Parts: sequence; structure tokens; C-alpha cells
Amino acid sequence: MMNMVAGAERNGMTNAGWTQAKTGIGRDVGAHNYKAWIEPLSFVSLEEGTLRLTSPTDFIGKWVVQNFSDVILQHVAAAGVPASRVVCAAAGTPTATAPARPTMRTENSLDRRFTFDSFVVGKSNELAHAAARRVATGDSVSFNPLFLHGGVGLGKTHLMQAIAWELADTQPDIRVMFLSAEQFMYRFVQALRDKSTMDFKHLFRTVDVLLVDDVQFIAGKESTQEEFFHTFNALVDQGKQVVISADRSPAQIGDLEERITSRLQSGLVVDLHPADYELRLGVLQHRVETFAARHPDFRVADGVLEFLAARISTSIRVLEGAVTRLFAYGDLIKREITVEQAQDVLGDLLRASEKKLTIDEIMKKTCEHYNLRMSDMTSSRRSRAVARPRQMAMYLSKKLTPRSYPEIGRKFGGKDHTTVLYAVRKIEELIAADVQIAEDAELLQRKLEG
Ligand SMILES: Nc1ncnc2c1ncn2[C@@H]1O[C@H](COP(=O)(O)OP(=O)(O)OP(=O)(O)O)[C@@H](O)[C@H]1O
Repeated sequence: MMNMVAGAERNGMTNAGWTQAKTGIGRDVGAHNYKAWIEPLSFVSLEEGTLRLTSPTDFIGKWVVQNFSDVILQHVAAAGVPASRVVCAAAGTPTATAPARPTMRTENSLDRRFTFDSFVVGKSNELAHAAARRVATGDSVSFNPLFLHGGVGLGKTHLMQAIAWELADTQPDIRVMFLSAEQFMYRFVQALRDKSTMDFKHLFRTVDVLLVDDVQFIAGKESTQEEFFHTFNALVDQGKQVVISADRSPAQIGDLEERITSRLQSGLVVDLHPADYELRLGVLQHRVETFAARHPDFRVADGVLEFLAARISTSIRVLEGAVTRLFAYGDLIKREITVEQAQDVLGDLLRASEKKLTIDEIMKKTCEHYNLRMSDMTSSRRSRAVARPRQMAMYLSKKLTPRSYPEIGRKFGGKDHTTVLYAVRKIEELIAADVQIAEDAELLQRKLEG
């Protein structure tokens, strides 16, 4: 412990700094959230950009990281020590994750929760599920590649990872590689830099099953596309299975070479549709049953899940956010949760779902506020008078709608998702450092949510 504290002081963050940050966090999250989540946290260290905290339970730690990382990092930066990551677990819990199986190579560790067992099947995803199941048998299938597409949070990544887990569990000798198209590009660029493209090619061409998530990312990136195309052809020609996901169908991905589009269409292209009421209810029931099996105290009154399934129709990810919050609440009150309490605890989520705030409305209000034209939002003009408000609108779009970075980029005149990511970070930094920007953001948010 002594060492950790000394390390933390070397990096400029002390318990006093953390206490100062906590006060600021309290102002932002409100008294209720502060008492439940922030107050019980203890500072451990801040080293190499990672802020380590301990929480009374792992559940609280996980919840804090999921929901409050941004605000915590903002106030830690305001206390003078920038950090980029929050790690929070019950005291004494090891934070290292289990190593992946040797035959399963993944860039981002696979999530053990994303299996076929935890995937709820309904009308909107049954074809995608059936196709994924077939691929996961490891037998040769008549369609190659399998191309899964659909809007945000509808289960594409979940299905891809389920295939990877199933293969790893049932056929450990099969070499499976799961990664996002973005990671594919970074590895490729790295190989170019290190003059190790032969190793790169060898690595990708000797897998048995290649799963690439979010392939729309390579649109417009010529040499990555080229390399992807060759990898793809080499694997398919050897009879190895390729599975791809994207937020659009191959034909709708602009800036993709014609030969790649037609290659992507040459197997089975399956659309995941938005979840209907029954599927939403099924997902909620599944989550609650799984949670309740481990937390026998957790109970929800009749009608709570039906109420949520009816009111939240944006994406399964939003639905999951809601149910996770209920778990946390149940963990605190240790009583059955009523519909009224659910309404209360999920007020902001329900309002957001109700209002279905669109990116267009956010752009419009931002333009009114800064006295700009709508065309300024989609243009590439870099002068600060235009670029800053555009960044503000991107930030608000990420904060107030369930849209992903790539979707927001597209709305703002086809910008890359990294531009949006940068804009969000920039505005977050400025909110912490510049009173005017903080006021603008608050005012606009109030107007939009009003
Ligand atoms: N049918 C389903 N059954 C159970 N959970 C689901 C289902 N569909 C989605 N989910 C859950 O919803 C969350 C979002 O799913 P996922 O990450 O797979 O979405 P996605 O389609 O890849 O979206 P994005 O492109 O935004 O990443 C995950 O936690 C996933 O487990």
C-alpha cells in the first residue's frame, strides 16, 4: 500500500486531489448518485494514465466504470492530473483478465457473456442466429462470407463472439481470429511500419475462421481495403470461413471498391432488424433471471419488465443499460422494485426514449445557438467559429442519442468516426477548462431535453 501511495504522489495525484475531484463529481452527478456510487470509492493510485479506485463490491465498481468514467476523468483532470482510464474493483480483486486460449487470437478480449446461450432469439434476428449457429459448427457451409448487418446495439458483435466462443469450446484446434476492422487496419499499418508485412499476411492467412467486426470502417481507406481484399480472397479460396459485420449492407457502404462490395455480397447477407416488443421482453427476462440466480434478494414487481419493454425501443444496448441500473438499485434497497420506482430510477432513459431526440434537431438547435447555417454542420470548414460548434453538436449527439460514432460521423457530412471521437473528447476537455463552453453545453442540453 505504501508503494502505491508513493507512486500516486509521484504522479501528482494524492488523496487530497481525489477528494477535490470527488466534490466536483458530486456536483455533476447529483446528491443521490453521489451517495450511492461515488462516496464509497477509495483512491488507490494514478499511474500511467490509469486511475485505480476500490469500491465496496465488484458490482459497484463495474457500475461506476460503466456510468461515471467520463465525469470522474474530467474532474481528475481538473484537479491537475489527467488520466485516460478508470479501474475500479472491490479491494483485493485481481484486475487481470484470463488469458485467451492459444488457438483463439483476439485483439480485444472476447466477452464471456456474449455466447449463444445468452442470445435471445426472436423474429428480427432468427435468420442471423441460425446462420451464426451453422458457422459455429465448424463444418464447411455453403455460404462464405456470412455478412451480418443492422443498426446499433442489435447483437452483431454478440453473435460474432458467440461463434468464436462456440468454436473455441467445442473445437479447440480450430484457429479463430476475431477483431474489428479498425484493429485490422492498425495491425496492417504497424506491419508496414515495422516492415513485417510477410508476418502479417502469414498470421491472417493461416486462420481457419476469421471474424471481422464493423467492416464499414475500412471504407475510404485504400491500402487497408486492398490488404483486406487479398486476405479475404486467400481465406475463402482455401475454404476457410469468413464472418463479417457492418452497420449497413455491402451495397450501402460507400467508398468501397466495387470488387470488394461484390465479394462481400457473394455469400449470405443477413439483416438484423430492430427488436420487437417480444424480443425486448425476452432479453429483459433473460437478464433478470441470470442476475436473480446470483442475487436471490433481487425481485421486480409484476409489470416492471413489460413496462420497460414497451417504453424503451431504441436498442438492446439501451435496454441493457436500464436493467443494469435496476440491478444496482435493487442491490441498494434490497426490496422488490415497483413500476413507480423503476420509472423514477430510469427517468432520464425513459425521457430520452420518449423524445427520440434526433441528430438533426441537435444540429438545428446548435446552429440557432451559435448563429450558423445547417450547411456549416456538414461542411469541412475548419475555422474555429464553425468547427467548435460542430464539435459541440457531435458531442451532444453522442451524449443525448444512442447513435454510434460512425453514425454520427455520417450525419455530419460523412466524417470519419475518429473525427467524432476527437470532437467528443475535445468538448469534454473544454467543459472542464472553459466556463463559456461549459455554459453553452449545459444550455443547449437543457434546450434539447426541455
Ligand atoms: N438477441 C439478443 N439477446 C441478448 N442480448 C442481446 C441481443 N442482441 C443484443 N444484445 C446485447 O445488446 C448489447 C449490444 O449488442 P452488440 O454489441 O452485439 O450490438 P452491435 O449490433 O454489435 O452494435 P454496434 O454496432 O453498436 O456495436 C450487448 O450487450 C448484447 O449482449
